[in-house]
Amino acid sequence: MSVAKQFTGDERGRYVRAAQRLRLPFWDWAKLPLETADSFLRVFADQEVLVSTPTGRANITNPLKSYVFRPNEDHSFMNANETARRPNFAVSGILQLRADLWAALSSAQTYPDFSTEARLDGASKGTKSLNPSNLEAIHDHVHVLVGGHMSVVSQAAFDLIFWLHHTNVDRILAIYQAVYTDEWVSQSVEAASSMLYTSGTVTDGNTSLQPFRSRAKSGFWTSNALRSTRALNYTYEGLGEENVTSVINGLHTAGTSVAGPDHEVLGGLAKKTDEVHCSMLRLDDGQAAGPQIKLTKHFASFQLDAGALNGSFTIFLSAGTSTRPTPRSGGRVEA
Ligand SMILES: N[C@@H](CC1=CC(=O)C(=O)C=C1)C(=O)O
Repeated sequence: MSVAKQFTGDERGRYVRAAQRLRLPFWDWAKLPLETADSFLRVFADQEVLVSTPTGRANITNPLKSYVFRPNEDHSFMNANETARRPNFAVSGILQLRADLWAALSSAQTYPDFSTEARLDGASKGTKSLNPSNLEAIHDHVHVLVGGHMSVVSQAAFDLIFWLHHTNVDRILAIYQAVYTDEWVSQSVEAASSMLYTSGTVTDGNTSLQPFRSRAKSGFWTSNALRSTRALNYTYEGLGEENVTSVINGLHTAGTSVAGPDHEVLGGLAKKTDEVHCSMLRLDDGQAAGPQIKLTKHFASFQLDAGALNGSFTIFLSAGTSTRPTPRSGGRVEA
């Protein structure tokens, strides 16, 4: 806002209004980039960007490319003084994310199954069926695909791409909610210990989400208080549509077709609004607008300790001959 107010003439009003409406932008990693086949979007990769400043157009160092650590910040990871990523964001990864996301959104899962991979632990104890198409796992995959600082929990948020990624996760959750209006956080037992709860703690929609304080009496936000993004005064494009399933089918069909030119790769700003209408159709009620697609998915399930290697890892599984190089020891194995 302070920068917006430095503009003069007509531009001042325009930038002040924009600053008032500004919310975090999202990066829709499930859309194929239009501009280049096998790399990060230019907005993340270019060294410099041309921006309007109160004193005219100027090239500045691109803040979305990397974050330069300040002297008092611990940048011992990779011994780098700025954040780094893998050289490109492979199209094969995008296709996988796209298919997984579409499967997760269209498979009519309960909220706990859709939202977290912790339920997979429950499955091992015979309490729940196994469904690997969940948002947390898809989200993890993006962290690993981006690589570098983004693949390490304690470092990830230094890279600004983290915030655009997480806004997209928030948007996907909002899309799920718009379709599955009756589904929500239910009582569950924490599978693993975290900063706040030891494993075995029972949590539900009224559990406080520390450290996120709210002005309400409880002192902290709860899932129930945040059931609608309206509580925080924002929404996403398409969620006010009569039929949000057509939005899903339009954006994330299981096929491999490239998104049309009308699809912005870097999504629009989340809009500020006071009114959102969410009377949506279920994908499975036969009224969905999209084409009927029959999918066969093959799942391989592994049980392992996610913290075993003290960081992210990837398991490559190949049917037939692997086209992947053998992972180096100490290199990437996959998650
Ligand atoms: N599989 C990784 C992915 C990852 C998730 C994150 O949330 C993160 O911040 C960084 C990396 C992990 O859980 O360690």
